[in-house]
Amino acid sequence: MKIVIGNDHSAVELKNIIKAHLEEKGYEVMNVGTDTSDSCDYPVYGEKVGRAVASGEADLGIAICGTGVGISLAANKVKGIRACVCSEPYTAKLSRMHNNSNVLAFGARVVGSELAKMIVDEWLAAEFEGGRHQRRVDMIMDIENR
Ligand SMILES: O=C[C@H](O)[C@H](O)[C@H](O)COP(=O)(O)O
Repeated sequence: MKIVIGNDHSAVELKNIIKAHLEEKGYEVMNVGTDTSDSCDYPVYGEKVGRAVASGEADLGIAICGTGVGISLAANKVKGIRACVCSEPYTAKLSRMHNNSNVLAFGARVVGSELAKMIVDEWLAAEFEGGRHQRRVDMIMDIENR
């Protein structure tokens, strides 16, 4: 499975920790984030993550900024993207099981690296349940066509 990861200047260190964590687990990781602490603009990286997932170049995406909010808002502007900010593992897991999230976002200024790893692990281990949740996800995606 290929995972795209993107970040702004606030999250370079956490991005590298998560990237190494994923590679240790055997995932292929595509880095589209900044690699310097020079101030930059998170919409650029949220869009890059979103486009990589929406095009199928990556299976899933991870987006990290200071809070996870700005970069997730940008990713969600790409058609087909369901990005969610998760600061703990339960929400991350349910965002896959019920909402079929395809981009996980969190904040480097909010969560520590060990919690971030747990969030990522729970998210990746969870599977979409379909059924009544499929109907609701379809309703969300229909909004993009109106
Ligand atoms: O939602 C936005 C993110 O948290 C950004 O990482 C944050 O706004 C960047 O702030 P600053 O430019 O003060 O580092």
